[in-house]
Amino acid sequence: MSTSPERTTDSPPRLSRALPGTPPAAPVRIVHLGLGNFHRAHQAWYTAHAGDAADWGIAAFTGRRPDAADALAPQDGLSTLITRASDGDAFELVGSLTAVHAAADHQALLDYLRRPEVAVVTITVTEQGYLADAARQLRRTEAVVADIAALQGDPAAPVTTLPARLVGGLAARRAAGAGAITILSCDNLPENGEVAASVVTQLAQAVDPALAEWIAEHVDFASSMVDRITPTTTDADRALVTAELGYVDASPVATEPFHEWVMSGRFPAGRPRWEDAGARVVDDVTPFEQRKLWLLNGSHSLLAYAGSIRGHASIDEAIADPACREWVEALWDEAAPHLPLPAEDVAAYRSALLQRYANSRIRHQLAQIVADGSTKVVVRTVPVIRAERAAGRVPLGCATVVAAWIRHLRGAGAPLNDGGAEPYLAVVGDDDETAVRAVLALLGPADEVAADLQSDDDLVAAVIIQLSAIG
Ligand SMILES: NC(=O)c1ccc[n+]([C@@H]2O[C@H](COP(=O)([O-])OP(=O)(O)OC[C@H]3O[C@@H](n4cnc5c(N)ncnc54)[C@H](O)[C@@H]3O)[C@@H](O)[C@H]2O)c1
Ligand SMILES: O=P(O)(O)OC[C@@H](O)[C@@H](O)[C@H](O)[C@H](O)CO
Repeated sequence: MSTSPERTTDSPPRLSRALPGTPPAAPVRIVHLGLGNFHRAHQAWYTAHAGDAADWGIAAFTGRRPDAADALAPQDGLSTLITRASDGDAFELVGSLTAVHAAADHQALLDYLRRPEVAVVTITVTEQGYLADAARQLRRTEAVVADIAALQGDPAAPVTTLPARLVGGLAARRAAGAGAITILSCDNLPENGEVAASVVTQLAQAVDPALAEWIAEHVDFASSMVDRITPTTTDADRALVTAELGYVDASPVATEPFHEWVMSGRFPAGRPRWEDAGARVVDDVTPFEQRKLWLLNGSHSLLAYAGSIRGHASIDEAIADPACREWVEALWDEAAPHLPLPAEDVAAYRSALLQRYANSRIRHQLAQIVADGSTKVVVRTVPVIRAERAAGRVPLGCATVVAAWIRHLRGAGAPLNDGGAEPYLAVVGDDDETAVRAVLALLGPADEVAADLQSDDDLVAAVIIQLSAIG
C-alpha cells in the first residue's frame, strides 16, 4: 500500500489521522513496551497486515525516555515505513498504533492491562532492559530494589524497570479480574519468553507470593524470533518522506524488505492473524532463534567491532572488505553444524544474509550495532565456541569476535556504548594474555556441564593472534 495524501497548502501538513487516506484507529487490544524503530517496522507492520487488523490497535509505551512518544503523539501514532530495497524505496503508512505513551505514564499502562480485551503485551526494550544475568536471575540493581519496595507499598505505584512495570500491570489485571494474557518478547535474546518469565516471576515473588502464583496460572510467556534490519532514522529519511508524500513525518522508519517472525505461545486471550503477513507459530522457536542469533546477530557483532576498527562505518562497507567477509564466513562455518536445521536451509539463509548485508541503501551504522556487547557477545558467540571446542576445533571466527570486542573495549573503532561494560573494562587494560583470559572468564565461567573458557589455552592463543590480525 502506498499512501499519498493530497497537498492542500504550500507548507506541508503534519502527518495525522485528519489527513485524507489515513487508516482509522483500531481498538486497543495489544500493549507494547519499547516504542522504537524496530517495533514499528516489525510487530506494528505485521499487525497492520493481519486480516483482522481493524480489531487490533496497539497502545505503545517507550522503554525509558519519552522522545518517541513525543514525536508520534501529535501524529496520532502514525508513521511512514520506508521499505528500502537495493533498487529503490516503497512508502507505506503504518496505522496500527492507536495510542502512544511515555514510559512514565504508568497509570495508563495499568488502565490498559485492566481491560479483558487487551490480550497481548509485546516487548522490544533491548537485551539489557530485562535485567537478567547469564543464569536468568533478576539483577538486584538499585532501580530494581527501589521498584520492589514501591510495589510492596502500593501495587499501583509508579515504577521504572521492565520487570516491575509488567508486575505492576499484572497486579492491576489480577485485581480487575481481567483474566489470562500473553507476554510476547520480541528482543534478540535466546529463549526470550523464558527470560521474561524468570525476571517477572522473581520480582512478583519479592512483592507478593500470591501474585506470583496468579501469574503462573494466568500469564502465557511466549517466545519469538524476530528479524528485520531497521537502522535509526536520519534527517534524510524525514526529508524524503516530505518530498515524496507531501506531509511532515517527525519519525519515519526505514527498513529492509526482508522480514521474519517465528513465535511460540498459547495466546489464551487471542491474537491478531499475524500469519496473514507471514508470521509462523511453531511448537519450538529455539532452532530459529539459534539460526538468527548465531548467524545474523553474531556476524553483525563481528562486523561492528572488527569493521569499525578497520575504518568502516556501515554493514555494507564492512562486508565488502575481504578480510571481514572471510571472518564472517568462518563464523558461519563454525555455527552451521550445530544448528538443528536442514543444511540446505542454513545455506540458503547464509546466502540471503550476504545479499541483505550488501544492500548499500540501508547503511546500517556499525556505531549502532556495537552497543551493549557485554550482553550480546555472550549469547551470540559463547554457545558456538563451546560446541566447536567440544568437537575438538578452535573456532577462528568466534575468536575474532572476542578479539575485536576486546579491541573495542580498549577504545578502538566505534565509540563504546555499553551500560554493562564495567567488569570487562576493569580487565582489558592488562597485557594481552591476562586480558584475554579474564574476558573469557567473565564470558564463559565453568558450570555443571562446561569447563571455564579462560583455561582453554588453544582458544586463548587464537584470540591473542586475532587481536593483531584485525588490523
Ligand atoms: N533494529 C533492529 O534491526 C532490530 C531487529 C530485531 C530485533 N530488534 C530488537 O529490538 C530492540 C530495540 O531495537 P530498536 O531498533 O527499536 O531500538 P530503538 O533504540 O529505536 O528503541 C529501543 C527501545 O528500547 C527502550 N530501551 C532501551 N534500553 C532500555 C532499557 N535498558 N530498559 C528499558 N527500555 C530500554 C528505549 O526506550 C526504546 O523504547 C533491540 O535491542 C533488539 O532486541 C531490533
Ligand atoms: O538490535 P540489537 O542491538 O540486539 O543488535 C543489533 C543488530 O544486530 C540487530 O538490530 C539486527 O539488525 C537485527 O536483529 C536484524 O533483525
